[in-house]
Amino acid sequence: MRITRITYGEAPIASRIANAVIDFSRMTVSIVAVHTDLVVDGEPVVGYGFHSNGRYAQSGILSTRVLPRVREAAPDRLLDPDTGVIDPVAVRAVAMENEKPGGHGDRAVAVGTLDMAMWDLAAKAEGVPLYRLLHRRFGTGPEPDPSVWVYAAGGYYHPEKPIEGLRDEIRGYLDLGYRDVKIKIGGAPLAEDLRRIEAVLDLLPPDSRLAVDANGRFDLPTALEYGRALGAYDLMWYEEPVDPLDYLGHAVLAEEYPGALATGENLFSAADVRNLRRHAGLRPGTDILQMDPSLSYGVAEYDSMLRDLAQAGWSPRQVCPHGGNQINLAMAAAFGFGGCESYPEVFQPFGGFADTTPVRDGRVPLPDAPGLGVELKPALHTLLREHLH
Ligand SMILES: O=C([O-])CC(=O)C(=O)O
Ligand SMILES: [Mg+2]
Repeated sequence: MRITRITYGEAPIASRIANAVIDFSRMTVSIVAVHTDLVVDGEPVVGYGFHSNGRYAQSGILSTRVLPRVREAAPDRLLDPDTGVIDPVAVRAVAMENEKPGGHGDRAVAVGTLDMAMWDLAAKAEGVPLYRLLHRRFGTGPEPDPSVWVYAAGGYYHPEKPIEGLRDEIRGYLDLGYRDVKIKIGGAPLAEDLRRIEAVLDLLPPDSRLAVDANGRFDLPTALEYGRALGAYDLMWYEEPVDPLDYLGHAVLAEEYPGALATGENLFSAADVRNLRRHAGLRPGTDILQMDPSLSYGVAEYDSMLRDLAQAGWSPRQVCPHGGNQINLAMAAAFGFGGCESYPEVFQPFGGFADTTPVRDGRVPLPDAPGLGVELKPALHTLLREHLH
């Protein structure tokens, strides 16, 4: 098996929504296709990668550093010597040659996107769904989970969607089969945010839960003030209250806020996560970790994060990746995460899972098709093929 061509591009996911810190009016994602000489059922096998929302596309890093290294490497260095199939862990090592430690940021996203395409390719070459390949390589339990708990993330600030629009949006998620939901806070004064929270809680059935996400907006005094107000509501979690790298701030909040805190979507490496684990005072039985593989160097880096966390008593069930990305669902089943995020409405066609596996009672089954499952989301597959031939 040989890589014949790697194509990349940028796709828009612009929309009029805003969280507490950014609007998404110019948001883009990197997209990558890895073409090969392997033919299955008369079609050359192609692996696809794309990253989650929140980081802009990294065309410069991909075109000048990451992709040239892979294109110029001796082809056998990219293969598993036992099977002759692409080895994404070997590809990632090649992609990272001559990169110093630290300074993760956008480089981690570029590599995470390529990593996803390589895993899609490896699973297609072996003719297995990606979650099964990942379980075989990294899983600990005897079998991968057949379905994964997901929650509907939305509830953004929208200029034309005051509280009744928010309620309609949340009703729509419940109708789609979601049980639990997340909305934004921190983009309005506390009193208005509390009205938004109460308006949603008011329509949720008794077994549904609500999480809130401040996107790292608050300084510590504001985060504590919100925490005191939120304590009244038995929320599913209080997400990114302060800057993602303010570990001491998290430690102070974790002493004060009785419910679950959630963070990690803006950490980009195992080293960042180790610092979080060491210094942020988070509680292994309570708090939720949301690192996103497509934003943080991909699957092998995530495995390192999980191994570090396990030594400190963190179960993978406390992990629930950000991003609504198909690879997160595959990883959640393979590694035994507590769940993963889904975007049923926003960031389309990138957010959400295969069209063939609708959500039932808050869970999504894993698809049976070989690879990641991009082909089971025709709007996404068409977009990728049109941009990346
Ligand atoms: O608004 C965003 O950037 C996305 C986000 O935080 C989330 O899905 O948790
Ligand atoms: Mg978030």
